[in-house]
Amino acid sequence: MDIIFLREVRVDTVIGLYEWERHAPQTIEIDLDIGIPSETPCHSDDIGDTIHYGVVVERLRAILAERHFLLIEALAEHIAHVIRDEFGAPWVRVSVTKLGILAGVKRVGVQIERGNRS
Ligand SMILES: Nc1nc2c(c(=O)[nH]1)N=C([C@H](O)[C@@H](O)CO)CN2
Repeated sequence: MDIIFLREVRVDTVIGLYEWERHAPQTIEIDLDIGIPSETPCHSDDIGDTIHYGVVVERLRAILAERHFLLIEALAEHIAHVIRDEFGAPWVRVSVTKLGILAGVKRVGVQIERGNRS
């Protein structure tokens, strides 16, 4: 399977379990590996045959501006659903990372995979 990847996509969003996290956005990082449905774009050189990664990032930013999650797991699941459902990806891996949220821990996060990787 051919994969489009995006690394360290920084987005500001309201996320977290605790009251103090509900008042102001924090910066999170998202990594994506998106399976593309076929090898066609490698031969056709046509953006219409693949998933436009710029559109994916715009969609992510729009989601995170309007939806506020408690858990990074729930956010990752929602992103995976959108990428498969709206962009037609057969498989996706989503990592969500919080930066400097725990004392003595630089980064903490979750990684999920959804769909079939062939
Ligand atoms: N497995 C998880 N553990 C925790 C989460 C989470 O999203 N998933 N979130 C928090 C708090 O929001 C944290 O970021 C602030 O201390 C704690 N544990």
